[in-house]
Amino acid sequence: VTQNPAWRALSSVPHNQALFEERHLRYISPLGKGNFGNVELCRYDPLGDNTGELVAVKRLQPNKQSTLDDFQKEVNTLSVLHCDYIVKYRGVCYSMGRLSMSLVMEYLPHGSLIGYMDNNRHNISTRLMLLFASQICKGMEYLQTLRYVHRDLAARNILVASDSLVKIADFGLTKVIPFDKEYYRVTHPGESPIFWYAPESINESIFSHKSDVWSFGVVLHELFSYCDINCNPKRLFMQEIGHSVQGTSISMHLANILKNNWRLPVPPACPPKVYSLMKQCWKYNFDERPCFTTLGNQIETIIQDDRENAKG
Ligand SMILES: C=CCCn1cc(-c2nc(Nc3ccc(C4CCNCC4)cc3)nc3[nH]ccc23)cn1
Repeated sequence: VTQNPAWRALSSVPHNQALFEERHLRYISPLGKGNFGNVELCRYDPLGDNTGELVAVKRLQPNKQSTLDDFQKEVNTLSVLHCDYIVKYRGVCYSMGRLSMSLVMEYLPHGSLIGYMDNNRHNISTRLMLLFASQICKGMEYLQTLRYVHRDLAARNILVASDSLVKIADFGLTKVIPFDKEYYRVTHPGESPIFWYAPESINESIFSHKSDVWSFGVVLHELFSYCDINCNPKRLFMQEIGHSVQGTSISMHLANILKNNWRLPVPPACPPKVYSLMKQCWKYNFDERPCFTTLGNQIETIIQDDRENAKG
């Protein structure tokens, strides 16, 4: 019953919705930019004595009406997700009557994976990167059980909760796959993160769990490149395409090199087994790519082998 549109419409009002009063939400500092809005650190302090808890608040970008509907969808999406590897929804805060709203989430102290990898690259082991990869995989496996496709899986949208836990964030582009199809076709591609896109997404705006798997492969590449700005996917693809190419023809050139089987190069010091995982995620035909369950099992096997080798 949970797949039929009527049930979904009914459930569009999030349950256990906590309401945060604007006047108690004290701004502290900026945290980052997401799809449809900026995220800021606030303290929700109803007692006014600084004992309130720190929360991450995503303010809807003002002006464009279309994003209010999209934003409401992002709030509805996050409010039904309950998984250790997905950032926790806390509630919403209405301001200006109900004209504007903000999404209140748990605050993750270490920020995005990109900053974390860049700052800690000298004490991040292969084992830890594999642990992070398996957590992202589990989060994606959970999303798939609810027929959600993330559509923007990238290291910039992974947050670090602790030295041994990462969570998937920013569900601004997430869509539900209709119950009678295995993919979602987007009408307005908007500003797309094409360097994380599967060929069918670039060419036909088709998104599925298997296009999320492609993006997961790119996240693996980012992880094992320590999210180094000098070898991030966009830079590596543009080097191959040629920086002289501009505008809309970038996606055409990108589609061509992928069609000709060019792929992101193996990151320095990346274990061969991990690079072959990436290559599986980047199979041109989506039905040849592994599912997240298979990927998760393969990562666990590599972790196990790594542990045994370490024992010598
Ligand atoms: C998902 C990516 C796009 C949108 N987005 C989400 C967030 C975000 N951030 C944090 N914590 C955080 C903690 C420290 C820092 C610092 C800042 C100063 N420089 C070093 C790093 C940055 C962020 N917790 C969160 N919970 C829910 C969302 C969320 C940020 N951007």
